[in-house]
Amino acid sequence: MTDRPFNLTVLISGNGSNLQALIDACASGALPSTRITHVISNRKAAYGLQRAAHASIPTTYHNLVPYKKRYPEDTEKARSEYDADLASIILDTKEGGKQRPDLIICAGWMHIVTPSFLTPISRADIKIINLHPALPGEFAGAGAIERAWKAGKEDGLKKTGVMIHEVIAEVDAGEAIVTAEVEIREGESLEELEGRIHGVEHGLIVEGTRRTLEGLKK
Ligand SMILES: Nc1nc2c(c(=O)[nH]1)N[C@@H](CN(C=O)c1ccc(C(=O)N[C@@H](CCC(=O)O)C(=O)O)cc1)CN2
Ligand SMILES: NCC(=O)N[C@@H]1O[C@H](COP(=O)([O-])[O-])[C@@H](O)[C@H]1O
Repeated sequence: MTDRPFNLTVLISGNGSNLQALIDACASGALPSTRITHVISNRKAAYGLQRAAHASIPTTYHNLVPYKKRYPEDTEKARSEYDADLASIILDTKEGGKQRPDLIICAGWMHIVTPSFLTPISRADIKIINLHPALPGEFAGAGAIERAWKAGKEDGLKKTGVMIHEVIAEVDAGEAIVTAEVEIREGESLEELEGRIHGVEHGLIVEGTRRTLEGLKK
């Protein structure tokens, strides 16, 4: 086993506060001998791209629109081609300085990946993990926090949570690596719940990454 640092590729779609938590963790040593070598967004306006640039991390904006234009009648084909190219972007080390990742982290990556992405990445023996603001088996998919908040208001749900899980074809169904429960407080606003959940996320994404990398060492 070489002593080189672990390389992370982080996929984002928005603000990038979880990406920032990872950037800070690499800098502070909370993630020892680990560096983020590539940040990829599916949205051009994602502030996370600016966070990466500020940290001198190479970035890529991978846009789905040209694929939808190429296959206007075939959404499945468009997504499949997009996903295959996403895998190539991640695995391509020809461009100067690009490193193959040891781990891919979906940190607010709002795109469901298909086997066109999962298969080449699996063949390269690279694990993919995802941050999801819900507990295993609950509120899979987008809008999880709002759905939990509504369940609290309408059905008396007392808790929700956050998990870091392995990414498989079935959305948010991969094995949980680490979870944390978050109380739903009576009468609180959605924004208040979101704020508490985001705070938990920032710690859990670092812990989930640490545990996953620890497993790679053995
Ligand atoms: N195959 C998988 N892909 C992804 C997983 C996964 O477990 N398996 N996790 C997600 C992250 N995610 C929740 O954690 C999630 C993100 C996005 C969506 C979704 O419905 N996306 C829509 C587009 C929504 C939008 O653009 O706003 C879509 O892809 O059509 C569901 C779950 C990452 N991907
Ligand atoms: N299904 C995945 C999902 O909903 N992820 C959500 O995206 C946000 C990204 O925030 P960030 O861009 O500030 O890290 C996170 O808060 C997380 O709850």
